[in-house]
Amino acid sequence: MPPKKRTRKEADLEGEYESYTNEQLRDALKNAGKNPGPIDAANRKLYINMLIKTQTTTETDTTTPSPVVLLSSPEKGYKKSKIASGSSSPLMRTPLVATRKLPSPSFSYSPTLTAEPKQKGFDVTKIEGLTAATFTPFASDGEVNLRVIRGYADFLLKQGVRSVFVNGTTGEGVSLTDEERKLVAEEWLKVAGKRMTVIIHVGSMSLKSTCDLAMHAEQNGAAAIGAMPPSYIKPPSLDSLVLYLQKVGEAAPNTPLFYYHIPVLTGVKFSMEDLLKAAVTDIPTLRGLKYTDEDMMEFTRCLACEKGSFPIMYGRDEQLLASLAMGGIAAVGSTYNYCGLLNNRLLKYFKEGDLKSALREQRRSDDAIMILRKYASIAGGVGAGKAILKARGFDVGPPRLPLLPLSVEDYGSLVTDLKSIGFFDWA
Ligand SMILES: CC(=O)N[C@H](C=O)[C@@H](O)[C@H](O)[C@H](O)CO
Ligand SMILES: CC(=O)C(=O)O
Repeated sequence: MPPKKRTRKEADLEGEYESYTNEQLRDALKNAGKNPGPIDAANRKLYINMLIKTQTTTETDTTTPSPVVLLSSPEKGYKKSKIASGSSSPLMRTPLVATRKLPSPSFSYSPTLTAEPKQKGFDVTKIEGLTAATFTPFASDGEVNLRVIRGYADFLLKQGVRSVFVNGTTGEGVSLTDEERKLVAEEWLKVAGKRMTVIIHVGSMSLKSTCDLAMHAEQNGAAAIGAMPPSYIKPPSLDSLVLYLQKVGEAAPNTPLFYYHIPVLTGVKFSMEDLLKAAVTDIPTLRGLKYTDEDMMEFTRCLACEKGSFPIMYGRDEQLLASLAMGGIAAVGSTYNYCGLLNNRLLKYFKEGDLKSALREQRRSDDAIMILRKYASIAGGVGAGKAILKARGFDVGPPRLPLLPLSVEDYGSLVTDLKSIGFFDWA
């Protein structure tokens, strides 16, 4: 569909709001019943759009008493609202909460900002380069081993990796208790706070836990939060996912939220472009995606969405180079824990236009990923990844059940396999 042209009224409003200071914009949004976070140059446009929509929607509501919001269908994904009264002209998408009295949880959050924001000044809207999806260290008794994290941060920094995604898939986030997740998050923020960008993953099976973790991440000054959707009782429609993320955002109104798209694991697959469009009006804190899928067309459309307002972090280390060719500048993954130098060279070669060298590094990375996959069939991807990290020089201990550590013999043959591809020379 071609981009919808602004109506005269919308254009006038846009002109007016553009002259507002960030403070005035915030006040206007509050008067319109919104709950905006801090407004800055990077998100001004999103908030101006939101304000325009509050104005234009109210007007439509009075002339059209019963706007119909169609639910998304699994095949088509998100659909724009249409005016019910016979007119076929599409209505600007109406904010979900204003029109749809869907049941929402009765508990409400009123976060109080207490701690000094450790990550003040880290702007994830401009995030670039590699983000390591960190492993959670466990001691041999199976308990989380926080003491290792400081050295782990140093190990990543030595590879030129300056950003971490904590408690995600690689971090066995869903295998931890909420209490453990908070401790791990706090430790990363403590040891990496001023040196690295810290994104805390807060997705879980329960909205309430997720909101609690989001609030905790905000109070402890995370640069951003990430959230995968619940994957057992899944959101049945994009609308429901939007409402879910809206609630998560309300629990951490001052912290950018990245939606974690990893359909191969969650089984939740809606159009990410539609999610971003819906976010403009309905999820003010949603500021980007962690995109772990192979659909390069969707990836690049998300990058281009809303004139490039949303950073999209690419999450398939197997084809980092392809993501760069399609416009990506940021990536998040498990192999950047131990192939940071290699992938940083890949990024550098690509920037310099040396595609041949960039491809050589990608193929090396993929040789390592083939070994990761081989041992994943024994220990799970995270168990195998922890073993490769150990071979590379940093031991974070075993994974937690149901994942298994490699046996001594298997670990030995892993090291032999890594030697055979030259891993220790180039990783
Ligand atoms: C399932 C999983 O853990 N995916 C990771 C990120 O989302 C990736 O970083 C992979 O580990 C990596 O691409 C290797 O397959
Ligand atoms: C790999 C990744 O991005 C995650 O573990 O969440």
